[in-house]
Amino acid sequence: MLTISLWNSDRTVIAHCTLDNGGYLPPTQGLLFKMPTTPIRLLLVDDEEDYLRSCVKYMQRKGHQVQGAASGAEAMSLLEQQSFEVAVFDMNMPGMNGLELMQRVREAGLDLEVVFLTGQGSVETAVSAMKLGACDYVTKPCSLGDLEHHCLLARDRNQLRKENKQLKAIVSRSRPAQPLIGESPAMKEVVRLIEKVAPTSKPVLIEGESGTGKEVVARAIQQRSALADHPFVTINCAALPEPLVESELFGHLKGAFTGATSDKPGLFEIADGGTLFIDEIGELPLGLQPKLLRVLEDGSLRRVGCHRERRVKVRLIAATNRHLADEVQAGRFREDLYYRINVLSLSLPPLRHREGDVQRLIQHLLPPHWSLDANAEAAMIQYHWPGNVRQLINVIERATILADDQEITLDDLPSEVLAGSGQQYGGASTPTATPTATPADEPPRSSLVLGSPDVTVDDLVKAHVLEVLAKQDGNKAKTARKLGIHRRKLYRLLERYEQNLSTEVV
Ligand SMILES: Nc1ncnc2c1ncn2[C@@H]1O[C@H](COP(=O)(O)OP(=O)(O)OP(=O)(O)O)[C@@H](O)[C@H]1O
Repeated sequence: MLTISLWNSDRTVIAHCTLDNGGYLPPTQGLLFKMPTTPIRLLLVDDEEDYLRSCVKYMQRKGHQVQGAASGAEAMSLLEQQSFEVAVFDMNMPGMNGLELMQRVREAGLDLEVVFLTGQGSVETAVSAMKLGACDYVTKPCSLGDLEHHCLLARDRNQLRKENKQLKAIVSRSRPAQPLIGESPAMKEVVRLIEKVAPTSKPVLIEGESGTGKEVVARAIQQRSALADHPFVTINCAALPEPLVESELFGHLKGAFTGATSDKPGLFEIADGGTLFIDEIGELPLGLQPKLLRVLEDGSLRRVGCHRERRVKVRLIAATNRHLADEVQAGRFREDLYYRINVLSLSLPPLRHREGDVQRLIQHLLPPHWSLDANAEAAMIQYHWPGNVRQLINVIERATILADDQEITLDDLPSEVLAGSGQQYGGASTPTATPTATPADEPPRSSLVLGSPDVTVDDLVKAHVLEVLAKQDGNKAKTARKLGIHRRKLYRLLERYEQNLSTEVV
């Protein structure tokens, strides 16, 4: 039998082809190359050197990434430095035998599957190994093909365990994906860029003020990428105390610091094979930036307190509401990291620059059968929304709690929106609105000059309500009817004015 393999420069097999008839290729027959299964990161441990050498050679020919160790001590030193998916331990070795080695692996909390090689009639020792956490055993002598089959099963199990861990972590941190609402020219440009950057696996940097939807855009990129079915994991650097950021991103070993009661994988490991979204990357401590650079450059990382290097493949999407170029200038952000994460960049416009999108978002956010009266809508359109979409969501939520009859009016909007909108209540052209009468218990009110920057819409509403109340001789039912609002709303307004009065007096 003759096997012909095509090798990659990193010594992995791209494809192989086997000729059963002693290597003779009839002139009419072509070579049929088969692609190997995904390579296993494999460690073989056996003190019988000839057997170990032939196993390593065979597995390499099959395209796996193999390391061999002739003793338990050599195996432990490899396990501390590199990450493997599967290890094969010979049971009988001088010095540290297979069971002792398994015990050490367990104590070190290594995340790999172990297959045992046992001699004939030593099933009991195999059972002890399984009790210690080994996943399978193979009785010697066995064919190398058979050993590879057991290793492939073990690798599948390792991947399932890893996926299970990832899913648990993702489910516990996930938020449902949000549609990206907006048809303004500025948002159409954003959508065009999302479509462009999504299919590559390059890092993306999203810049924009707080609340503009950077996370929504990051998810939209992931959903349109080849990694849509893989993990999407998020972390906000600003939301975590500085010492925790490292352990969240890179994981830690039990005992690495006070409070590290068990081994914990970092978010890079959880996102392995998928996308990691780092929000507020500008807040990443300077001391951690080289570690992030390293994982972006070659996929390698070490958990806090651990010497062993692990490998991950993660697409990074980062977001910032700071101007990162300025942070680089100020020496707060490493230039090399900035260029690494800024391969593709996307700038999200603030809501005030998205023509027509406030109305679209309002329509999207209003609960079914709710409406917004014209004055309230005008105020919301004119407002400059410093907190962007997040603030708009909060204002609508608050208004739906305060409003009556499923209609949001000016009364239900917070004073900053009324003040900042510059809305002129009632649209009167008279320059002043001077209340003609006040209820007996009200202190005299000053005249309000329409258009004056000192007068808020709230002030005008208050003056008008109190004036109508006075004209109706304090009769609240009549006043509510005249004002065209529900009586409960009038009570709430009056309560609010009273509160304002008492705080003003204090
Ligand atoms: N275009 C949009 N369409 C629908 N919802 C949006 C849109 N943009 C933002 N949102 C919503 O606004 C809220 C804030 O969005 P997000 O968290 O993505 O903002 P951000 O820019 O990442 O904010 P921060 O910088 O504070 O982290 C979320 O509830 C999000 O669903």
